[in-house]
Amino acid sequence: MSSVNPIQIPSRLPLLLTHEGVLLPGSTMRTSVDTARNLQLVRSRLLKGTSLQSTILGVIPNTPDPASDAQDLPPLHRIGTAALAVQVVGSNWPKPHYTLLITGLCRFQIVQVLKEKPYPVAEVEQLDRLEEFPNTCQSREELGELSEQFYKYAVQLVEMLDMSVPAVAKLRRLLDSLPREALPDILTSIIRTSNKEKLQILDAVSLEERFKMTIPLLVRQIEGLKLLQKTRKPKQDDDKRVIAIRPIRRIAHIPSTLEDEDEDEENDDIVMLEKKIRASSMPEQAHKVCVKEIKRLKKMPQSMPEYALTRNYLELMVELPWNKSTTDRLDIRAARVLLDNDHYAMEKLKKRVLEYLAVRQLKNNLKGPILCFVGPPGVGKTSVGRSVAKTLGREFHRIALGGVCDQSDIRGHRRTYVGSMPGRIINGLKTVGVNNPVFLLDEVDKLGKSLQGDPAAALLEVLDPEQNHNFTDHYLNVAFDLSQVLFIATANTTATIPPALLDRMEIIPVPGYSQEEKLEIAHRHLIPKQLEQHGLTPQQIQIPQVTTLTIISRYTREAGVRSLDRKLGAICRAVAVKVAEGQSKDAKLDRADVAAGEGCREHVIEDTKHESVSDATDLALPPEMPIVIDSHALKDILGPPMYEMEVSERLSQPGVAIGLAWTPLGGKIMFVEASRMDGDGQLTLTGQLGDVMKESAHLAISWLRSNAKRFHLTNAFGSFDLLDNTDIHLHFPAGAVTKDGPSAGVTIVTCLASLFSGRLVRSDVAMTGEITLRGLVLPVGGIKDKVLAAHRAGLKRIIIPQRNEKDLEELPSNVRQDLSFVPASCLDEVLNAAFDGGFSVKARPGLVNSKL
Ligand SMILES: Nc1ncnc2c1ncn2[C@@H]1O[C@H](COP(=O)(O)OP(=O)(O)OP(=O)(O)O)[C@@H](O)[C@H]1O
Repeated sequence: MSSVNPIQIPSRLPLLLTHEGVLLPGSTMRTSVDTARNLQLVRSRLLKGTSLQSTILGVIPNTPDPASDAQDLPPLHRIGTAALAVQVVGSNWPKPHYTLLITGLCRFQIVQVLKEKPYPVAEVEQLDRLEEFPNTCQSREELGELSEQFYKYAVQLVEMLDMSVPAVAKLRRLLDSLPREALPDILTSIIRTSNKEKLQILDAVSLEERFKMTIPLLVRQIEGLKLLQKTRKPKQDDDKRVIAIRPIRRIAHIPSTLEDEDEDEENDDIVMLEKKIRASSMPEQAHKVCVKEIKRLKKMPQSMPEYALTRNYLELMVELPWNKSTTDRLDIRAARVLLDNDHYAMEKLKKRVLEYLAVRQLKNNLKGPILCFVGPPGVGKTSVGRSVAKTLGREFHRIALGGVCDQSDIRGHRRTYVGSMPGRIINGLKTVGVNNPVFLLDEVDKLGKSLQGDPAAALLEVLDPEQNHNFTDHYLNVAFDLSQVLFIATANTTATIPPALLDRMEIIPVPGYSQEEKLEIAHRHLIPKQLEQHGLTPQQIQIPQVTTLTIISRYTREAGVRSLDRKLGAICRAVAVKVAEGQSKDAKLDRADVAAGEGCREHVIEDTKHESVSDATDLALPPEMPIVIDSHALKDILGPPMYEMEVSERLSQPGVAIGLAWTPLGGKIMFVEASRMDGDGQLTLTGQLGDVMKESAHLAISWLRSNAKRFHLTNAFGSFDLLDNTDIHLHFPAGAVTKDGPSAGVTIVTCLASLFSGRLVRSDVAMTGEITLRGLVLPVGGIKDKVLAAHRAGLKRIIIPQRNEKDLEELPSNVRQDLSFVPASCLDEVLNAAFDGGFSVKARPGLVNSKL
């Protein structure tokens, strides 16, 4: 060996104590520094020192976990590796620590520990010389047989790997250029070896010993590799490449380790996936994409994040029902029976659905229209959608769109995104497993918009029968045919549905129910359903019709039946407790009977009674069956009634009238209040009114001012100019709710007419209608919901625009019978109907009042 330019390490070295990994000379390692001693060392030597010397450390391996022994210096391994700190990276999370990149230079031996705190420093003796070994024939001779043998094995190992991989080619070059003495250390750190083996190599100070110990490790590696190659198809270049990319992991596969099994399973999975792709009936374009992706997957190391992504993608592609569908069962008569059985009333909706199904029966691959059920909550829109699927014998899937504000929810993310997923449509198809399900797009009116795009726009493509046979989800990136899917949408209002989306759907209004309809729904559907859910039978509980009516009118105020359903649920729960208590008491009695025998029966009953009284007073006796829910029981269970009939109370002063409003939650009655005071002709409007409603108020005042003389309306000073020295305040209660629309026009006129005439509006009358400056009454929408709301509130006379008379046909006959309707074409007719005895010029009893 000729030595050229030997590197000398300092004779005193600060010691870095590591407890995981062994650094060998010639290799590089990343180590985490988080113990107090090591942190001190890094701070005072590496971060403050500026000379090259200060970056040389003595790395002592195999220290017991330093955290467990913070105070005293633990026993140190005798031999360590002098190392150069190449990089220091600091971080404060999760706790302050550094990560060091260190390169091993040579072995050293501790002669004496010089100081222990704040970090240990030792006097050391260098064991290896860091010298350049020229690769000459002479030096090779000197290395002897051992080094030659080692070299051969090393070359054999490297050649088993794929040379086209740059890392392997580089290693091959290094084998020739590096000094042979350095090879055992370098190869030991590259191939799969345990820490214990590495420690043995570190301790092997004599070169001969080192070669002897490393050769078996190399041989083991080579054998493992051979075995692996045998189990793989020999001719596949790709496999060789994969082995090359993951040499260390694969080489370590000594026969039948757990990891090996995992790997084989993985390979089996890929083969299965490939088979599935071949067997699947996906369109050609999708098939091509899958074949391309599976080829990529085979070449990919499993540790790559993309591996899992590609696999998930392929699994989805295989699972999607490209060509799988159910056969439609189209029997209109059966459909009618099923719809009638599942839903009471809703005649218009059921009629339209049956028409739709009938057309489907005649023309099998009907394109569109998309039905959209619009109505207040709890009127059965979703459940009709479910029934449609049942009648057709199709799978049903509900997609809740409320609050969705990201278009990728509909269309999926591109696969380049971290955590990318397909959209809800494709996900739904995967869930149902057929390509012709019924998809219920619930709450389309509550789609949001955000920086992540407009989901309503993404829905346009889905719902357009002309385009949806080619729907492309971003995640799939190939077209999927949605034309067989039957889409039904539901919404509470059309106002917030974007016009383009609205245009693609056929709107079917679903109005709220009358009290009688609710009563029928409760007894035919809700009560039996609740009894079943609570494990009760009609022999155990009885809810009379009067009780249901009380719940409808005094415990709920809604257009649908959801709240009613909840209240019935509460009653069933309360009864279930009683029944269960009764049963357990019966059981107790029975057990006691058996134990004590017939002879002492009375005695036992005495005892049991005594016990139950002391346990809880209401456990006294099992309740008598059936438990009938009368008004007392109702009050006990649901508490005092929530809604009172307040109408007549609120109409006890002039200047109040009842209007009818339509909201997405159904119809509502609305009190309009007016008052006047001294002022300079100001009109104040409160109650969160929209522009249209404010304009209606101005119209109403103008019409009354221009007709004041005709009706003898005067202000507080007796003047026919109603705003002379007078301010008017109009308020629409439920002030927190925004209100708009022209239909309150007639109510405002009536309310002001009452204020200026000093007469009370009839307490049983409600009205709706738009007004013009000339005093005409124009038609408005939502008549059915409004009338039902008035009926719920117990009103008797409804003033509606004459041109809305035709809408009354939609009302249930009992509601029509209960109410009297006054169709009005002008404001005179409205006022005549709203006040007792009419509101003509002659009717002037209130004038006296108003003049006072
Ligand atoms: N006409 C009816 N006949 C029988 N049950 C009904 C009827 N209307 C509603 N229901 C019942 O009322 C409950 C609520 O209905 P559903 O969930 O379909 O309401 P919805 O109109 O879709 O409400 P939302 O707009 O809040 O989604 C269901 O249990 C349903 O079975």
